[in-house]
Amino acid sequence: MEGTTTNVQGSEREAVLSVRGLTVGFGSKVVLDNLDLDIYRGEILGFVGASGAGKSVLMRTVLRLLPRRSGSIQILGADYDAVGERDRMDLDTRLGVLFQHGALFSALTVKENIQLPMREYLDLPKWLMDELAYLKLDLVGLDPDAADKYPSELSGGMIKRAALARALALDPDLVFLDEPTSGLDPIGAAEFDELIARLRDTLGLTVYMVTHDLDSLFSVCDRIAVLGQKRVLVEGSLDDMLACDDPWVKSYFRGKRARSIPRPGNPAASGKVTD
Ligand SMILES: Nc1ncnc2c1ncn2[C@@H]1O[C@H](COP(=O)(O)OP(=O)(O)OP(=O)(O)O)[C@@H](O)[C@H]1O
Repeated sequence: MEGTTTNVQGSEREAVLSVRGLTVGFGSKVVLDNLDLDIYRGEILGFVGASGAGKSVLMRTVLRLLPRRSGSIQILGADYDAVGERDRMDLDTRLGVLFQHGALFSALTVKENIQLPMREYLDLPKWLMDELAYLKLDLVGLDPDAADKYPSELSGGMIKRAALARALALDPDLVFLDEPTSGLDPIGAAEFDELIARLRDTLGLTVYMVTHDLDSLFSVCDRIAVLGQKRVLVEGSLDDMLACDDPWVKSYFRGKRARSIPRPGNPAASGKVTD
């Protein structure tokens, strides 16, 4: 199963996720209305939008945790609704998810948390699952002695890394991260961003990242999509965001906070922030 290719700025890119005409609602409330979205292989897509705009609903619908009223969702070239049970299982193993707040099982050690997807989808001997768990810990920058700790014994940053290790347990192609840097201090958040960028570069990972973190958007995201008015309002580069005249996009990307973040071409990088 491979994704469809699309011509983006003169180059062919493979869409690993294509959402078309997606409508999702609860009772009389429509949250997403005729929404389209693409994510291309090997990119980090930063997904932003006002609180309550529907970012989590979209992510959960794509992951089939919520039903949709209409629309199609193609993941890694396959229409999930149309594939058989075996391909469905195969698709599931190629997706990794890091839910907001880590969502590790508190009664399980870090190693057991990482091994959960392996137990669900693979039939591996214990020694191999242990070896794989230590490899994943190393991949996310955790020491081997974290393996036997319980989530309550970890710092916030370690929990995020452990949850990421679990999301990577089955070597996925596409990883969904729901506000991965929320709750981390700026240094911890920057280190986590660097880790995500390194995984994109070394593993060729495609990343769908819901975030409120402007630093993440500016430093690691290859493309940004903004959710508003129940659809993707604008998507593209940071320059595309800066050129957008939508009031929410304007205040988000051109507000005082955004102007204070150092990035290429930003005069505020010199520390001159005026309002
Ligand atoms: N299971 C549900 N039943 C009814 N309404 C829901 C349900 N899940 C979400 N909603 C509603 O859908 C809307 C979008 O919620 P969602 O959690 O996706 O927002 P969000 O963009 O992720 O917000 P935030 O940035 O604050 O996390 C909200 O009005 C929320 O109340």
